[in-house]
Amino acid sequence: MHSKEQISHDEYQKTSDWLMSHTKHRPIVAIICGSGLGMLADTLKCQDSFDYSDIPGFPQSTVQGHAGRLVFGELKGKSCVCMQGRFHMYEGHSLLKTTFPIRVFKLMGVETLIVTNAAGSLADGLRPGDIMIIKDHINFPGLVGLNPLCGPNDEKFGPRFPAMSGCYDKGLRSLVMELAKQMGVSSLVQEGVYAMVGGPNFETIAEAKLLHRLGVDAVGMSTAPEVVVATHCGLRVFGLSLITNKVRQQSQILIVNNHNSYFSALFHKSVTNKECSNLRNG
Ligand SMILES: O=P(O)(O)O[C@@H]1C[C@H](O)[C@@H](CO)O1
Ligand code: HPA
Repeated sequence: MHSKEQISHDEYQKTSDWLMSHTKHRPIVAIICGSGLGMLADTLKCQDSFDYSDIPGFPQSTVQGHAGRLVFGELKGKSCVCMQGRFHMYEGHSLLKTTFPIRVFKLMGVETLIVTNAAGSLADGLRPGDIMIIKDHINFPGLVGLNPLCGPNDEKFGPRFPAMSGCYDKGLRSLVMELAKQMGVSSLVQEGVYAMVGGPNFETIAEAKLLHRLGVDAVGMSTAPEVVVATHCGLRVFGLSLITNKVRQQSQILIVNNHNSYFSALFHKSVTNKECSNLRNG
C-alpha cells in the first residue's frame, strides 16, 4: 500500500527558486481554486502566470475545469498565488505529488493557505449554491494510511506526529462569518465538516447514509491531503466548500452526468439566477 516515492527538500526548493526567479511577486497567501472556481485567479492584478507544464517538478492537471496554471498577482492589494486547478488522488497522482505545491508555497514564504472545493451536501440546511466554511474534516483515505505524510519525515518541514485538531484557523473562520453578515449573505454561509473520499465515482446510497450518520456535512474528493501537509509545515489554513449538489440518500435517478456543465452552471452564473434555482431544486 505504501509508495516508496520520496521528494527531497532540494526538489521542493528548486521549484520554489525557479518560481521566485520568474516573478517579482512575493505572495503571503496561496489559494487553491476548486472545480469551477478558477476564474478567481483571473481577477488578480499585475499577473504573472505559468502553465504547470512549464514549472520544473510540477505535476499536470488532467481534470476538466482545472486550467493547470499558477497565477501570481495582487488581490485587494495583497500579494497572492492562485492554483487554477489542483491535483486529485483519483487522477492517479501520488499523495506526495498531489500536495507538492503546498511545500513549494511554504518555501516561497507563503503564510496562509486558502483551499476551496466543490462538494456534495449531506446536511439539510446546505443547498446547492450555498457556501460551507470548513470547520473540520474527515480524511477517509488518511484514516487507512493513504496520507502524504507517510514515509520518512522531513523535520525541516514539520514534526513526525503533527496535531490536526485545530487545522482550520478559528480566527479566519470567525472573520469570514462576520464578513458574510456585513455583506448580507449570511443565509448562504455556514460552518460544517468536510469529508474526503477517494473517488472518482460518486457515493452509493449506502455510502451517503453512512456519511450522514457520521456527521459529515459535505463530501468531496480533494482538500484533506493539502490541509494535512499545510498544517504539518505550519501554514494557517482557511477552507471553503461550494455546494454543487445534494447527495442522494434514497434511491432516485442521479442527474449528475456532466461534471463540467454542472459546475459551470453553478459557478459562472449568479446563485440567484434561474439556472441555479433549478439546480437548487433539482
Ligand atoms: O477540486 P475539487 O474538489 O473542487 O473537484 C471536484 C469536486 C470533487 O472532488 C470532484 C468530483 O466532483 O471534482
Ligand atoms: N460526492 C463527492 N464529491 C463531490 C460531490 C459528491 O456528491 N459533489 C461534488 N464533489
